[in-house]
This record gives sequence, structure tokens and C-alpha cells, in this order.
Amino acid sequence: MTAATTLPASPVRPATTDEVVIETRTLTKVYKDFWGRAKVRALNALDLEIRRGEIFGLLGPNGSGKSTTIKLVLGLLFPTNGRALVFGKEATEVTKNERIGYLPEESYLYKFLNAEETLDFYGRLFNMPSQVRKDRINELINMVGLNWARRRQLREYSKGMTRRIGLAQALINDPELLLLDEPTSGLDPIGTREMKDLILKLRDQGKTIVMSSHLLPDVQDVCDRIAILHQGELKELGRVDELLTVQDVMQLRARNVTPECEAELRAVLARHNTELLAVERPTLSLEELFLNIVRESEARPGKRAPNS
Ligand SMILES: Nc1ncnc2c1ncn2[C@@H]1O[C@H](COP(=O)(O)OP(=O)(O)OP(=O)(O)O)[C@@H](O)[C@H]1O
Repeated sequence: MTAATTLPASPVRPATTDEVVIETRTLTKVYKDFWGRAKVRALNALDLEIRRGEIFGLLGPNGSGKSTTIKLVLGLLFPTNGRALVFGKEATEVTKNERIGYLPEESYLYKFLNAEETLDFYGRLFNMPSQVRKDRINELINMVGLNWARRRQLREYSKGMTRRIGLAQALINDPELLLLDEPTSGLDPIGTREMKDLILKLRDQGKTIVMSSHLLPDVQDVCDRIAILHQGELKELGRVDELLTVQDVMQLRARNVTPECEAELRAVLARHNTELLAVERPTLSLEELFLNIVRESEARPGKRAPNS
């Protein structure tokens, strides 16, 4: 994706509202074997409410039920028990699909079409008029940074490029709700940052986004709330900032602290019987360091003295 991530014009909607977009009530899925015998309880009595304008993360180890949840919400699977409602309607009702975009974990796009043809195919499925389709395809291809490869067949695409065209496809109908299965998998750090910025922009446009991911820093960066599943059970649910806040520790950050000032601070803390856990310099994340170096190298090509 290029820096020119212009998003297709859609009305700016307010951020998170109280409107519930996805609701699950004791949602349960038991996969059966060939003989109809219960084989795997993939999801057990899941209760969730996801509101308009949220970025909601589904986390959990392999086999914990994330994809099953997404498929139930999409109406691709029937629940064994309980209900999944999307926009207030049963998830299995097909009319809701017009308001949903889905990026599956594995690409199912036709490999012998190029990016334009792929999006044109999906635009036709949504009965988009020719000119609207053309404009939308241009906007989306630019948005995901594939302009340079728009006429190349998808079989020549790298994993990261495939992820980008998958996202463009998921956005073709300007959906209100986006379900993204592992949106950053296969992307390099710059592509990952751009995908995350894009997800945030889509949220700012009022879209509701549900994403599953194993890449925890990505989830931490973009998600407002998360659910953690384990063997089909909901184990944790809440706002990311609240779940990650260590309640009984406080951090002070100050610039230009002199040794005298530090000594006084230590003395004050000691006087109040406060246990000083650490005095340290903040560090960049590896992502920040990497992006700084790449951006600097783009601005100033040529030799760069390491650690400068
Ligand atoms: N079609 C199926 N038939 C039988 N069992 C299935 C089927 N699909 C998934 N399962 C089982 O259901 C459980 C949950 O699977 P699911 O794919 O929802 O997990 P996940 O959290 O998405 O995993 P991953 O992180 O590996 O994608 C697993 O034990 C899996 O083996």
C-alpha cells in the first residue's frame, strides 16, 4: 500500500454508538462426524455484543473457535444452540450480506483474473452500475496500494499482495460491517502498519470491524475491545486499555531529569514507603525503529551509518 491511502468517499459516521451490530446469545457449535455423532464442541455458549463503530478483536490459540464464530456470524454455519444476530436479524438471513464485507483467512479468489477483473466480478455480484463499479475499483485499488499490479494475474501475487486485494474485495460493496480473518498475516512491517492505519480509518468512517489475529501487537494497536477464547469458551472480554492497565503501578515520564531531581524523587518515594520498581529510559518498539529507518532511507537513499 502506498502512503496515498485515499478511502472511497462514504459518509462520515460518528464513532462507537450504542447500536448493537452483532449479538450472540449462548451461541454454540458442535461439529458432528460422518455418523452425526458429536465430535468437537468448537464454541460453547458465547454471549457477545459488538457495537457500531468498534474494532473488536477475537483472540485465542489455534482451534479455540475464532473462525467458527466468524462463520456463524456470517451465516455460513448453523448454530447447534443459541443465536447469532447481525443488524438485529438472524445471521442466516441472506439480505444482511449486502451490508457485510469478509476477508477470509485463506484467499479463495480466482487466480487467473487480475485485480481489476476480480473487483469487477464482485461489483457485478452486487449489481453495481458500470460507472460506479469502475470508480469504486479505481478507488479501492489505489487504497490498497496495488495500482502498479492492477493488471497482473493474482497467481503472480505475493501473500501480502493477496491480502490487499482480498481487503479491496471485502470493501467493494462499501459494507457497514467488516469481518477480517488474520488481516495482517503475510504483510511486511510497512504493509502491516498501512493495513492497521486503514482499519483505523475505516472505523473512523463509522464501520464496525471484527478481526481475528494471532499477531497480538497488531490487535493491541487497533482494537477497542477484545474477546479471548480458549477451547470454545469465552475467557476474557473487555476494553484493551482497561485489560492491559496494571492497576497498582504508576509510571511517571519526565524530560531532562537532573541527577539532583532524581535523587529528590527517590527520597520522596522512600519517605512515603513507596516501593520503587524501576527507573529506566523508554524504548521504541521494534516496529517504530524499523519504520523510522525505512522512512529515513526513502527520504535519503544511499549509505546510512548504522546506529546513527
Ligand atoms: N468442519 C469442521 N469439522 C470438524 N471440526 C472442526 C471443523 N472446523 C473446525 N473444527 C474444529 O473446531 C475447533 C475450533 O476451530 P476453529 O477453526 O474455529 O478455531 P480457530 O480459533 O479459528 O483456529 P485457528 O487459529 O487455527 O484458525 C477446532 O478443534 C477444530 O479442529
